[in-house]
Amino acid sequence: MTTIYEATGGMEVFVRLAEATHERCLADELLNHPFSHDDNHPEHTTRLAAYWAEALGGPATYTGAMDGSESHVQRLHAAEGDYMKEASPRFVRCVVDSFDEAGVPDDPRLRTALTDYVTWAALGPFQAWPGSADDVPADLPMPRWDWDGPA
Ligand code: HEM
Repeated sequence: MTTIYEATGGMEVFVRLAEATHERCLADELLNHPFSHDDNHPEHTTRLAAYWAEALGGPATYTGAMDGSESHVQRLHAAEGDYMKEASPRFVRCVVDSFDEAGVPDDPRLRTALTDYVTWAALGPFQAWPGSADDVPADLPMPRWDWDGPA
């Protein structure tokens, strides 16, 4: 069966989606701050694209060649107190509003699956460690998402 990754159009569409999302986050007064740190990774958008691609049935580039891991990602988003609760729905809006610009096919089933995945991640795992990055367990598996939800 076609994966969500393939239906979206592969890595180049995920890179465009990450870039367009990033621009919208920078333009949002609440989201601007964390995305403007000088020490943020220079390859942020390609790493975000690779993470989404892998979670949605694409190649294991993020955890492979890029040496990323779910625990690393969650540590980056931990220790934000209540900030992530307020910021997460706005982040989801930035992603969804970027679909057209990124060239995500205008297929309701696909767009619903992508929206459901990002919403689930932003409102669940990405707010799970508000206190300290030390609370994030090592070796967390990357959550995968399929047409029917969590895989
Ligand atoms: C309120 C919502 C969010 C905020 C404010 C936020 C903020 C950030 C920031 C500032 C970075 C850059 C950190 C750095 O380069 O040092 C980052 C990286 C990243 N974020 Fe988020 N994020 C949010 C939600 C999400 C969600 C929902 C996902 C996935 C579904 C996600 C996946 C990632 C990934 C994969 C990276 C790159 C990790 C790496 O460089 O290896 N983020 N995020």
